[in-house]
Amino acid sequence: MSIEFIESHRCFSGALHFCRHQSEATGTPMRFSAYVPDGEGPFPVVTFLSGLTCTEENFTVKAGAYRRASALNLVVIAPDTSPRGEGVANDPAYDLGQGAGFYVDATEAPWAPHFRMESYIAKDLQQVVAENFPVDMKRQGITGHSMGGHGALTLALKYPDLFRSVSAFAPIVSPTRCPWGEKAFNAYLGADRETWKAHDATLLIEAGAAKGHYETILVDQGGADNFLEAQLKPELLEEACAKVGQKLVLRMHPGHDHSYYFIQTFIDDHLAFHAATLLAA
Ligand SMILES: N[C@@H](CCC(=O)N[C@@H](CSC=O)C(=O)NCC(=O)O)C(=O)O
Repeated sequence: MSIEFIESHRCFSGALHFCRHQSEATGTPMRFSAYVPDGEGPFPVVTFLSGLTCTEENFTVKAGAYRRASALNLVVIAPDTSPRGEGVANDPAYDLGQGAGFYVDATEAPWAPHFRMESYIAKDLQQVVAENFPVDMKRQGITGHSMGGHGALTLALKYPDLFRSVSAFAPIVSPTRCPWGEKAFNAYLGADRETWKAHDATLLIEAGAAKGHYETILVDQGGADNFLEAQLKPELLEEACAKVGQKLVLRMHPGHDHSYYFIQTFIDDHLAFHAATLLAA
């Protein structure tokens, strides 16, 4: 799969690349950023899935992840959150359409032709990263924020053959039970709520997905997050994990909001958490 390097920047002991490639899954060009430490590798990979309104740039410039990624010898990939372009469906609202792909493969018009973010992350991005960077694809972790936290949890649960570690920042833990998720799933997957269940982390855990595969799931959540009660509901994840004996470390941080200031406060812990699993024999 061919790739275009749009920009590259020296960063700590490594380089940050902004890349574009054609995706079979979305039928569009897709962008992502890749932080690559110096050296031959092969390095473990941590993928960060961003939230509503984000591109591949928000995490890259705001999270402050690369000093620790360099020290831990981790490649860090941050993809865009949806297909984009003039021929791609969109919606004026910030929580639907371009910038709001929700990491599912849409089945409904007008979204189905391009909004295939689950296949993009689980197939095309895998291939383009494997072919173009010094990576060990058998050592991958996944994390994300808010809508991207939902993406990280659900894709980790659905693709345990790809990922060894999973964490999240302020994730939407049960999109079938919050306004953001209900709106997006209704649009992308249709009105039949049965089809939604395969994309809800709490329901996947309760159904036994990836049971025993992830020793611990790490979740950080700000206590002063505006979206906590209505959209994020970490207590539902706690209940689901307790039901099936999945170890969850849910850290509540009083005073922290939903912003990238929260993410940059705890990103080092998440990278260390992933490295501990990915660098183990
Ligand atoms: N109304 C806001 C909502 C957008 C927002 O807060 N986006 C978050 C993710 S929310 C869940 O997925 C975000 O990461 N924003 C980008 C950033 O750089 O902070 C709005 O329209 O801005």
